[in-house]
This record gives sequence, structure tokens and C-alpha cells, in this order.
Amino acid sequence: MLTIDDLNVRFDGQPVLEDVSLSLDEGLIGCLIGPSGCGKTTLLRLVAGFLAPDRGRIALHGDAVTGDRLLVPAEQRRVGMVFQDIALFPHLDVAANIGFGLNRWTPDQRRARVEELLNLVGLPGMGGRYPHQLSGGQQQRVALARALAPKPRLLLLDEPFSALDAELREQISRDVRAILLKEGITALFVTHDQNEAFAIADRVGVMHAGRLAQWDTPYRIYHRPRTRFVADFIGRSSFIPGTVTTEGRVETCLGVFAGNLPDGAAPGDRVDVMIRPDDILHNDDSPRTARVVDRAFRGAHMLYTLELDGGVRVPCMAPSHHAHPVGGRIGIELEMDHLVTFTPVGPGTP
Ligand SMILES: Nc1ncnc2c1ncn2[C@@H]1O[C@H](COP(=O)(O)OP(=O)(O)OP(=O)(O)O)[C@@H](O)[C@H]1O
Repeated sequence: MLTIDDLNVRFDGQPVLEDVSLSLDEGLIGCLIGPSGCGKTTLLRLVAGFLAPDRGRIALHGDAVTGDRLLVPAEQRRVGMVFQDIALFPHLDVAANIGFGLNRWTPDQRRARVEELLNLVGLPGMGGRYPHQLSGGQQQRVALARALAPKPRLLLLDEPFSALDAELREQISRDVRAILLKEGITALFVTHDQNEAFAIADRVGVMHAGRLAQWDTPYRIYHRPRTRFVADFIGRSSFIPGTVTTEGRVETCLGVFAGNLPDGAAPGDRVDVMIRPDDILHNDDSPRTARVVDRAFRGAHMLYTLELDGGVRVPCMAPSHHAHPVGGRIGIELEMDHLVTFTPVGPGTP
């Protein structure tokens, strides 16, 4: 289990991480996602022990590794790392690469562990090959096997698949999830790719300007974003204006809905209601219509941009065999399981 408590880091006087806290239970996979420069790698480096925070604590399986005047050296943390640049030893074969960190094991133990890992990562019989004789995906599997070999308490992975093409990335992220679950490894990833985060993680952390905006299940990150930033950053969303009714519901141009309101919202207050492309259903029989202003073919689906009466634009995902032209009107209905609202952003609000 990984526990991070109130971490703060400054570089050259500038805050880079502020009040970051999270916990990841044993055997779970966490994933940090956020815009470039938001502090993801810095957080990983703190957990690895390459960096000391200005304030805050980190514990691994209940043992403090970073805290008040405590900094357990990286090599004593039993934390494995996999980086974007794979950095296998080119002059060592695959078996020697995987067994590299096992110098305290007997030769028999080492051979057995390497064999076990070659099978686990789907490269049986390839121990005698050299890195240049492997594909990018295979090299990444060897890097993973090498990091797993000494049975780390925690595995950190910094954009491990970003050099691979999109199709391979999706496949390997699913495989890696299966491998980590099989080994019972607790892991923390960094990625730019939200599909990858959703494919691999039990918990997703969305970071924004040095803060952890939300640490939650992938489902809640998508359907219950806690801040407007998370709503904007994850998936596609748009916002329609609404007004809080006396019954504590929200009246919009698409109907009246019940759900979570911003703290302190009172009847008559304006709110913004988050709309996801899957919240708006195309229905030819619906009396409510919207004008198609754009459409993008997505294979099985067509992603429409629709303009509602009043000029607000919303996304709508519909089966692609309903090909409605730009400029035409289509029937729509709103099917929202979760009403997510935010206080409207006024002029001058950051
Ligand atoms: N050693 C350092 N000295 C000074 N500033 C640093 C140092 N390392 C990182 N930074 C700054 O800290 C901020 C966070 O960097 P970090 O690498 O953690 O971001 P990131 O979210 O991983 O970004 P990316 O997605 O681009 O890799 C950035 O503004 C970066 O310029």
C-alpha cells in the first residue's frame, strides 16, 4: 500500500507540488494524468526516493520512507521503475537483462525467476535474444520483467508506452494490467493518454498545476468530476446553463433534472450543467430538436456537434448509420444518469 500525505515541493521558489495526498491499496493500479508540467513525474520521483519534498510524508506498506527528517534512500525502498526510454543493456541478452537486479539470488533461483518472468510477459524462449533483436513492444515487456524480477513492493511507470504506436499501446496496457494483477503488484503510472489510464487503472489521479484535482475510480472521474478542470480534461464535455429551482432541481433548456448542486447553491442561482456526448441521445420521434453544426465519423459512431435553441452547442454520439447532414435538424433527448453542475465561470475567473 502507498500512502502520500500532504506533499509539497518547490523548485527555485516556485511551487511544483502542493498539498498532494492519496492512498493506493495493496494490489491496485493507480494512474496520474494531467497536462504537461503539472508535476506527475515529480510525484513519481518523490515516491522513488530520487527527490526530497519540502514538506509531507510517504509510506510504503505502512513503513514511512519520507517524512520529518527522514529520507530512505531509493535503493532501500524496494520500488521498481519502468521509464519511457526503455534503456535495456544492449550488450546483455534478455535473460541477463531481466536477471540484472537479482545478484543476491543463487544462480538456480535467478534462472527460475527469469524463466517465470519470460512466461509472464509472453516471451517464453526468448532469453537468449539481444535487445536489438526485439520489437519495441517486446523490449517494453523485457523492461517490465526486469523491474518486476526482484519483487518490488511498488512499481512506478513513467509513460512506459508512449514510444509505441496507438494500437500496440492499447494491447500492451491491457497485458500489463493482467501481468501486474497476476503478480499482485501495487503500481503507480504516469500517462498523457486517458484511454490508457482508463484501461489500466483502478484509481485515476487528475493533476492540475501541482495539485491533485481528483483521485478516484475511472468511472467517477468520468461521470462525477469534482472540478470543472477534471470535467474538461477528461473526455469531451460541454456545459449548458441552468437555474436552481425551489425544489433544489435544475431547470435547463433540455428539461428539469435532479442531482448534485454546487455547495451553497440556492433557488434562483445560475449553474452550468455538464453534458457528455453520451448524455444526448438521437431520437427521430423526440419533439425536441437541435441543428447539426458539425459531424465527425468515428467508425461505429458519429460524433455530432449540435446547436440547441438559444445557441448553446453540445456533443452527441449517435450510431453512424444515422447520417444526418450538417445544417439539418435532428430529434434529441437527454438521458443523464448523473447531474453534474458547477458554479458558472464569470468574466475574469481563471
Ligand atoms: N529539477 C528541476 N528544477 C527546476 N524545475 C523543475 C525540475 N524538475 C521539474 N521542474 C519543473 O517542475 C514542473 C513539473 O515538472 P514534471 O516533470 O513533474 O511535470 P510532468 O507533469 O511530469 O510533465 P510532462 O507531462 O511534460 O512530463 C515543471 O514546471 C518543470 O519545469
